[in-house]
Amino acid sequence: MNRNEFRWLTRTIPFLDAHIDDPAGVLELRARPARRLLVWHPVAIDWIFRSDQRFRHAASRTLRPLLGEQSLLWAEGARHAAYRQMLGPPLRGSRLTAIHGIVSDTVHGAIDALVPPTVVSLADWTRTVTLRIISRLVLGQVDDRLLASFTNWIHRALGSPWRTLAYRYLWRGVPRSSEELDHKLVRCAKATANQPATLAGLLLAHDGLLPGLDDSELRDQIVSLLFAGHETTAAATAWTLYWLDRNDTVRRDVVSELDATSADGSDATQIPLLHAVVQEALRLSPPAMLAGNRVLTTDSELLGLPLAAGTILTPCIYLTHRWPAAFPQPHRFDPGRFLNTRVPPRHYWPFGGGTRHCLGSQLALTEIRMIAAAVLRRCEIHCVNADAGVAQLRGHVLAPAQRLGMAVTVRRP
Ligand code: HEM
Repeated sequence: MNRNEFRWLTRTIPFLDAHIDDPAGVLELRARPARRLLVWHPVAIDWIFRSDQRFRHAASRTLRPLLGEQSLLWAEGARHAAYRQMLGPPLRGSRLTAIHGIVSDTVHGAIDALVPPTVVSLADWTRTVTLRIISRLVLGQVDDRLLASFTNWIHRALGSPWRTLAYRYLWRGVPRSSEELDHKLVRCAKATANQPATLAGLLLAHDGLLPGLDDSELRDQIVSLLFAGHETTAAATAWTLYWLDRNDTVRRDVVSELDATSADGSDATQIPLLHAVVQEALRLSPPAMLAGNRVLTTDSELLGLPLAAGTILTPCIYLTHRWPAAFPQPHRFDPGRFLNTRVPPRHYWPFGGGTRHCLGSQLALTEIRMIAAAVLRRCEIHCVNADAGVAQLRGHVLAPAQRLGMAVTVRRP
């Protein structure tokens, strides 16, 4: 392991911050056994996503044992295309409207349970809400105890960066889910076989698009959807509330915007400032710091650098979002960057790109706005421990640390 790789693994965020002003935008993390480059130069990132058909999409070493060998996150070819063809349409456009009721019921139920004065962990609270939402979309009604087992397992695997490293390098990889949990998830999925409105129901009614889909592959997709569909969205929602707490003038302007309308946040055009706040939070604190690894299948050249087949390219969203020429004073929280202006092309990729572009991006944006709007309307909140260095990595997800508290002093009906 070379010095870069060691610092990358042990001090990831300071290591990245030290490279913000590096104009090369490419850095070798490892030379052997396979060369691995971290890439954030906007031209290079744009090239990677545009040429996505030419890459293999390698599984993350941390996530593979969790999500399973057959996860759609690293499926390739026709199988991958079939998953996207089935799961994409219900998660975008006008079909998302059917989901607004689920988001609204879930977030208002969670707010009703906050009895002031109280302090909850902001990150845990948003994880609970977003897991409930995605589990209803994937599986229909799900028992809270099943969700608690799922959460406990993910927390054991990813809740402490040092423990996750120890699992990866000293033990046999992060722990898989128990057979009992897998069995219950698959049973729940099969119980929705006649409900094509759920994502599990859609997969089971696959009309021949997924020949040979067995229980083990079904388990991998259910776990992948529950995981990808809540960890990142929870972090983004928590970051949105955190950045508003740190910027009182913006928070007051957002509350005034909400006071002037009865919009629930689902339509971005009705609450442009809140939408810009969410976009800026996703820029400054991108929950997915990295897009998926891309492996070159042929010799190529990138920014004049010759690259052999087999080289792994890891697009670094965190650093691209801090490219100073596109985002002056990149550490500053400034939603004005996204108000009445075009998002700088090539520089803004919170949901990755190319053939692997996030399947749930529209759902996520809708959820974050709706949850933030409901909290800001119904509660007076402030963050506790907000100065104590809040960013933490859970696997690859940049989330606020668990100790960042959300104090709720007032809750309106
Ligand atoms: C703020 C929230 C979210 C963020 C920041 C995010 C980010 C990402 C990123 C960066 C990727 C990899 C793209 C690439 O490698 O180019 C991805 C993939 C994916 N995301 Fe999300 N995501 C979010 C929410 C969701 C939600 C709500 C779902 C719900 C279904 C979801 C499902 C997926 C799936 C299935 C993939 C794999 C797509 C493929 O490989 O074809 N994500 N996401």
